[in-house]
Amino acid sequence: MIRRILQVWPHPGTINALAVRYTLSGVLQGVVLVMLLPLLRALLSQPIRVDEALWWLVAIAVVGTAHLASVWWGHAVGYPAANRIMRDLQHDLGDHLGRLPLGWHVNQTPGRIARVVAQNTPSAAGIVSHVWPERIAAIATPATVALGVLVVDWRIGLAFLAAVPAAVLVMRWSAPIIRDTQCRMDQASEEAAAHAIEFAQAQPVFRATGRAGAGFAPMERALDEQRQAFRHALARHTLPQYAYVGIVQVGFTLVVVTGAWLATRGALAVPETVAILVLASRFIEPLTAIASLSGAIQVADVALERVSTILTASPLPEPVTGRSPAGHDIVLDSVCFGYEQTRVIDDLSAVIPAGRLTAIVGPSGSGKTTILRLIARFWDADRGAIRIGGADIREIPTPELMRTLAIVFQDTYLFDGSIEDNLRIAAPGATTQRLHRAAAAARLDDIVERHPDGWKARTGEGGIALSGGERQRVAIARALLKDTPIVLLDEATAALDPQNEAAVSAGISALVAAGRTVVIVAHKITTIQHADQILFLDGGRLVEAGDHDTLLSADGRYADFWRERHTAAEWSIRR
Ligand SMILES: Nc1ncnc2c1ncn2[C@@H]1O[C@H](COP(=O)(O)OP(=O)(O)OP(=O)(O)O)[C@@H](O)[C@H]1O
Repeated sequence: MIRRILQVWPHPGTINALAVRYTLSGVLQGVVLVMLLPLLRALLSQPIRVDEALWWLVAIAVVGTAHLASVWWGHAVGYPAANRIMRDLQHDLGDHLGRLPLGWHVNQTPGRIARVVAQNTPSAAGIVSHVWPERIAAIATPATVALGVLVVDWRIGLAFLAAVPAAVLVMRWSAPIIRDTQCRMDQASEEAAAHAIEFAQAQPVFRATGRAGAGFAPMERALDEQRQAFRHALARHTLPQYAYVGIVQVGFTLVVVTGAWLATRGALAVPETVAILVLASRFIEPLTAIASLSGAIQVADVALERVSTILTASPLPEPVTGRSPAGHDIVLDSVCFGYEQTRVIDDLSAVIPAGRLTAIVGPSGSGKTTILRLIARFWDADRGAIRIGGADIREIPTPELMRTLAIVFQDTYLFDGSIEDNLRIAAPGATTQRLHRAAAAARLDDIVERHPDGWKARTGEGGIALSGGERQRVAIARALLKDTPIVLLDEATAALDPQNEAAVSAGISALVAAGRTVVIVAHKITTIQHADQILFLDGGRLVEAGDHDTLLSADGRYADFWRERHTAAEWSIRR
């Protein structure tokens, strides 16, 4: 466990300091307990040996004070260390999440990262601030007591130690059980949280389909699994818990019986016997604490493992000596890619000329969005290469690649801030004039003018306060403001009202007019028709390429697709 902490938080000096301070604290507490022996012997002797008792009382007070001081000394390292660990891990996670490929983020369930950052990092900090050091102290105290008693009477000392091997065995047996059940409970909680979020987000769909009260099977299954995981954990923990408590009780009984047996045989004086029995009852406390602290360590270790899984996830390899693109054309050269085993892009080659609008079209699931993601290096292609201005994107340092590209996806994310904040994120230092120009080109100024708060109008978390088309207009304005030579755009599929559709089209035209290389996964016939080049994909393969007129006259797959779209666009509702 400590190895894992050091892996994610490499400060062995602090960890060693904690170990030393808490061992000292545990030993001092043990010494106080052992000193009860001579004190009780002096108090229970006939006549009472007052001077000796006083002497031991003073000694106990001195060592007790030293113990208190050592506890404070331990906290003085542990508490600030916990704060530092939490801060460092959260910063490291933030930095690392920013370096991980975007493709890694695509496959995360909602809530997982939030859980790791907000819940698992405090658990990891808690291990260092108290759980692990307190276990060290809880081991050091009974070890010191057992050693002290061994000096007084080796037979009772052995009785004290008799239960230790069995207790260690039970702890070793229970550790993987606690880990496994904790992992299952964590997994189940994560699933339940993800489905609860999905359930909340899908409310409009449920209501629209008249299923508001009908429940949501995936969430019910996830909640059921969570309850089962909880019951399973309780059931599996019960036996080791009873076994441990039983062993501690047997150990205590053994000490009592040995003391009584020695006393009846005259081998141990009554004051010593009483003192040892008092000691035995205090000896049990830390032994019981060790079990619960060890369980807490296993639970926290699972949290630490989750933090470590993110921190050790590999970013995509960065080039040793980077190359800069010598232009802004994009070449896809025999690209193959699959998300898992299934191949989604199959030996695809195409040239996307600089400063032009290229539309990628094709049936649903044909790999259009995947192509955009591969150009933005969400993942690396399994085979083949993608080149921008002659440079393989794997040779372009990521910050430079990100300066070259702007990405506008269908599910545009807006922060819970003002429209202005959401634009400025693309170019924090942009002048107001530039900001307004970008907004005007994307027809965002309409929205700003309409809203009583203007630029300060809040977008809501995820852009909830804006319509889908309005969100895309913000995203296009962002891309214009970012001023990158290449723009990748996944056109909104949801029906846009004519005003929004016209505005989005105007934004795309503004991008092309500004000389950007625009690659768009296009769904609207107006966008497709005006593209300089159309790439028609099916099953991850490039089936046809050319401009609209050429492809129409070829009367192939694209022509069929176009006719279908055209017919669909002309559909009207008749009474
Ligand atoms: N993150 C992912 N993990 C696993 N499979 C994925 C992932 N994203 C997409 N896929 C699969 O890859 C295939 C291509 O998906 P992609 O989104 O590129 O298609 P598309 O042509 O853009 O579809 P659409 O027009 O419906 O948006 C689909 O079969 C899809 O199910």
